[in-house]
Amino acid sequence: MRYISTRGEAPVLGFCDALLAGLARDGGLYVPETWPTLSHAAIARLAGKPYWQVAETVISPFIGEEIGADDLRHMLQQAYAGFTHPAVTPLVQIGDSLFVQELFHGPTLAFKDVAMQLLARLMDHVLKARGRRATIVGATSGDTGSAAIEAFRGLEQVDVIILYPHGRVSEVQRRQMTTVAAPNVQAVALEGNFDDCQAQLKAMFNHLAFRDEIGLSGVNSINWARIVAQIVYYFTAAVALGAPHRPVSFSVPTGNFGDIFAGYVAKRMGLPIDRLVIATNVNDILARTVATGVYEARGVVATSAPSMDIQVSSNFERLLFDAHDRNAASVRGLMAGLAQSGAFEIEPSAIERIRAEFDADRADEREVAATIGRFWREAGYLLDPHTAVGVAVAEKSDRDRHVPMVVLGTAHPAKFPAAVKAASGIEPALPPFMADLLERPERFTVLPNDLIVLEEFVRRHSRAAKGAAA
Ligand SMILES: Cc1ncc(COP(=O)(O)O)c(C=O)c1O
Ligand SMILES: N[C@@H](CCOP(=O)(O)O)C(=O)O
Repeated sequence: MRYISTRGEAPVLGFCDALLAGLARDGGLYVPETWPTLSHAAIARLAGKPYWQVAETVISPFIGEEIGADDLRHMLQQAYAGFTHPAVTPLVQIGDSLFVQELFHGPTLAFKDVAMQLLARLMDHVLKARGRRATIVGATSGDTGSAAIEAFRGLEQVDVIILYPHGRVSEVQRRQMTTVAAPNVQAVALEGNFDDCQAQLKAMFNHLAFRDEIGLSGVNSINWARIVAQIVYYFTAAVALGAPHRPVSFSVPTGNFGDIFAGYVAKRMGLPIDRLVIATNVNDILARTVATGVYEARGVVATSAPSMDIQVSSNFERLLFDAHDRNAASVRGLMAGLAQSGAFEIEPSAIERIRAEFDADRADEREVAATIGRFWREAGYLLDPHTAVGVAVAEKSDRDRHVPMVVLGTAHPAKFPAAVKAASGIEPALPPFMADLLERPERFTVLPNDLIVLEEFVRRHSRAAKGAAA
């Protein structure tokens, strides 16, 4: 499998190089040259298989011959062995043909663990084989950072620097990042919002001399391998609910558009997905875009679902690429418009294609709180605010009740105890393995939203920059 950039001006890479590259050198995002497909029979055979085996079937075509089958199988088994539910991403019915797929049974209680536990193993494997080190810089609104720190802590081949928005993540999220003592991990509280963190990360990738000096790699969903790992749970959910013999819809709490883009890929691969519902909080750039065809960034508002407080939604570029017949020049034009004026207009045929696949709506703070309260009272099920956005939007949608609707349960309610308690009266407890999280000592560095300062900090904490042999 070969990977091409959405902007068409970066080298074409194989899987392992795309894995280490993160952002393409032309500022675009890597996508496979073609979408692999699974036959009806192959999808039917996934029923009843353990998660790692489904992952093996779904992920292998994206890797091709670049990683040996035994090595990949071993990494998949290891990656999912630590999840606290035997199904890894179980389904729970919470209403009339309405399900939550719980993606939060990994070590940091959010869906990011599902991909990050595999990504860390893949990167370590490839870096060791090449005898080199990498410096990972990540931008987080709370969950990617904690999952990355947990997955990469202590690894010899990598240093990890995570930028999170100072004062804009929950206490549990912050402490998951700041209480890890491993010397290869640094948590940076950036004076700005998540979009600032992501913009600085992309600026580092686009500063090619710096990028090469420190061996920069990424763990955000700009990294194609993150998306690949997230495709798997669409298959496990849909097959459990009757696919390929029956269609299934998904409502996805959305910010950076990585998770729902994985659903789009699952559909391209042959999974019978009926509707893909983009569910946003009041930071609703994607809901507005689908409604109007105009992508226009506005100021970010802090909400009870802070991980989705995002306005510049990275992976939307991957969808735009497909919606424009994979014409990289069109994508370059749109992205130049975004850089210049903070907005662009999608041409009518492209927005129609997007509307043919996706529905989109938003849930405001009142709706999110009411949804948490109602499902606790009526179904005895406690939603976190992000999952509640997905449920609220699914409930508002004009859905066909004969088609099961799966809401991706992206975080455990205990990551956001204050919002959940305010909405339901219940304070969710952290699981025993992190019961002392609030007592552990913290270590983090506050830095201004300034590329020069940030690059200097990263350089100082990068063993790859110091030229140390791996
Ligand atoms: C808990 C939670 N829900 C939903 C999202 C949105 O996912 P995506 O950015 O892939 O759209 C995030 C952040 O990515 C998150 O951390
Ligand atoms: N919500 C995310 C934001 C980054 O998203 P990613 O999927 O691109 O890593 C977070 O919690 O950090």
